[in-house]
Amino acid sequence: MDILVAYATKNGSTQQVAEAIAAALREHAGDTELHAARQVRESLAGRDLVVLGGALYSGRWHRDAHRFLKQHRPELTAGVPIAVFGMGPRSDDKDAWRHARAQLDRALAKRNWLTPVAVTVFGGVDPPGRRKRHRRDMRDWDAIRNWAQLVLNQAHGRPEPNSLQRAQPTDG
Ligand SMILES: Cc1cc2nc3c(=O)[nH]c(=O)nc-3n(C[C@H](O)[C@H](O)[C@H](O)COP(=O)(O)O)c2cc1C
Repeated sequence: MDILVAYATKNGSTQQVAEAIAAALREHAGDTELHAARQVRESLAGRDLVVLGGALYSGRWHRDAHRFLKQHRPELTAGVPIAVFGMGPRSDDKDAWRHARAQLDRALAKRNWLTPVAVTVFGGVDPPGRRKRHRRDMRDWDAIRNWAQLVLNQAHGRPEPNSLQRAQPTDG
């Protein structure tokens, strides 16, 4: 397969998640490129799958993720499958996760032409300023790798129970 994983990050944690997803996709499906979203200038036409991840800051999805969708709307509406993720709550608090999901859904609702094969939120990481031992890191690497597998299944047209065909207002 010809897969692109693109990420929009400020402090690097989203890039690391994108790297893990790209590695899992490479292992299971072959050719997978990884790039910062803002560096992807060429058309997505011919790609078998695109994964786009972006950090959430102050209720908004990273602007490079928005720009990516805007720039590549023609190929994405022409049928290149895309899966989307956001980052990320930094606690176990259910409300934080619900809010993050609502923030991502709001961002995607602006692109009502978009029909992702999967949408999710991963836990985030405190910015680097904090002293290392106090830095929270809510990334669940097994969940991240499992999602990569789910995305592949979705792209192959094998729906999973409870998976999302498009952004929902909340996922409860
Ligand atoms: C100032 C600030 C604001 C944030 N706002 C949100 C937010 O609104 N929603 C959310 O889910 N996470 C929020 N986060 C958490 C980030 O999404 C998290 O730190 C993420 O891992 C950052 O990704 P990056 O390292 O790729 O930039 C915020 C973090 C900071 C430092």
